[in-house]
Amino acid sequence: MQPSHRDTIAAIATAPGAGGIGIVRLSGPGSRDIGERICGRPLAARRAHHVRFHDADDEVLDDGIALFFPGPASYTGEDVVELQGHGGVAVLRALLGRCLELGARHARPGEFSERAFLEGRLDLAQAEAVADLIAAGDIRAARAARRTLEGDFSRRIDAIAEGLLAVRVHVEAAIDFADESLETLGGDGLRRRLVHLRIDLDQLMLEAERGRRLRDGLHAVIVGPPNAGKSSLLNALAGVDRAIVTDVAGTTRDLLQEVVRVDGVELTLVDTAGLRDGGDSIEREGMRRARSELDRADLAIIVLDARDVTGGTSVIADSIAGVPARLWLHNKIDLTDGEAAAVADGGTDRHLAVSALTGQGLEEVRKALAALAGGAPSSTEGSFTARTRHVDALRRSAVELAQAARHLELESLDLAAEALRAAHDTLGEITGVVRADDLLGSIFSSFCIGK
Ligand SMILES: Nc1nc2c(ncn2[C@@H]2O[C@H](COP(=O)(O)OP(=O)(O)OP(=O)(O)O)[C@@H](O)[C@H]2O)c(=O)[nH]1
Ligand SMILES: [K+]
Ligand SMILES: [Mg+2]
Repeated sequence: MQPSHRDTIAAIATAPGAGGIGIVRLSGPGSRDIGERICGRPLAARRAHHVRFHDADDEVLDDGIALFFPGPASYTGEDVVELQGHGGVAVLRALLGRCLELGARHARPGEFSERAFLEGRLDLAQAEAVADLIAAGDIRAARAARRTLEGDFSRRIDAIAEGLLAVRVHVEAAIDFADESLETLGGDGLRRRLVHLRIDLDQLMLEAERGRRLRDGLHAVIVGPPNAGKSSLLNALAGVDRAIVTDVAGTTRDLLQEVVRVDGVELTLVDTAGLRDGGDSIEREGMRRARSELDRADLAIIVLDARDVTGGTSVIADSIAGVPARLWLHNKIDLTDGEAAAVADGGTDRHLAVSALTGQGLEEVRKALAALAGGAPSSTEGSFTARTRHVDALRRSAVELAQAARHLELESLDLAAEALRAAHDTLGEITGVVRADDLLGSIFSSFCIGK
């Protein structure tokens, strides 16, 4: 990329509003000169200077600390200056205004991190982790974003990309010896390496998916037959009377969303219209919305009346088939003489007995939700955050890899080489080795100003 970013940018780097300290940050070739003119003295590298900040008429705007980080060993890789003054809006605006008068340009959102990426200080997944760290809603998500920022995720991508490159080189070389059989050219070893790459990729995809849930929170949809107690459950978990509860079947028609925190993990709960055959046109629209909400669910929480478990299951079976995980709640156990239906847990399905009315069993539900949202605290040890974009790229790469294996089986080396190149490029999208400029724009524009 052309160094079109060779101008000097400036922005208020602290959150807007009043605060003890506020920081104006500069990056680019003019940073040092602008900083020194505002401070009225030379700035030594990586030293804290207590200075007065001056305006154009040499009036004192504020006093504070000035820091100069020469490139390339700075956040952006360019010369960076930080002016730390008092955290008032007027003072910081005046300080920023003075930087602009002296030749800096106002930074776009995320432009400091974008420069860090363009200067090779961070790869794309790491740069995204900066924003994820800032936005993290709980300490587990923050720690996981930190690991991505430190390169834990990128290193795993790079290792697979390296393995892929070696296989590509091998296949491309074999193409040049078209008259020999693939076996004599080490075809067996090639296939084995491909199998190993597939295993590594699948494992990374699982972890990235977990990392995505840590970042985005779990999207859980509450479904079940009418009157099973879905809205009562939402209210009980949210701790507020959010949804209307009545004994009339078909009370809930529209989707109702509530973000709740269980054990420090954030998850989105969506209450839906009860699923049954028939119903009026409004209720049927509600059921359609419930079903389409399930398409993007990480978890289905199926609420059944414990007194009639089988009766309620048949209408919902189809709708929940594609959801990655299911939590079955046998509700209203207060009406069953403590005789909760005997049901076994298995695989991605869990069964719990509760009463949304009395609160019995709710603690178990909270634990199960926390475990599903981020894994148990111990299982998030070492995990990193990822984004939907990353998971999607891993998935596409795995598809190409499977194609390559098939072509190799049929000894179609050209097609295998093509699929391997695609798999390799797709991985490169994650770290930004391969990139489209509009992708960069959409990633960095979601950052806050000054980062
Ligand atoms: N005894 C008892 N009653 C409950 C329990 N949970 C819900 N109910 C009652 O069951 C009725 C239906 O509850 P809702 O929460 O409206 O059920 P819903 O599944 O949202 O119903 P729809 O929105 O109509 O599909 C209400 O009268 C609730 O008070 C429970 O655990 N025990
Ligand atoms: K109801
Ligand atoms: Mg309801």
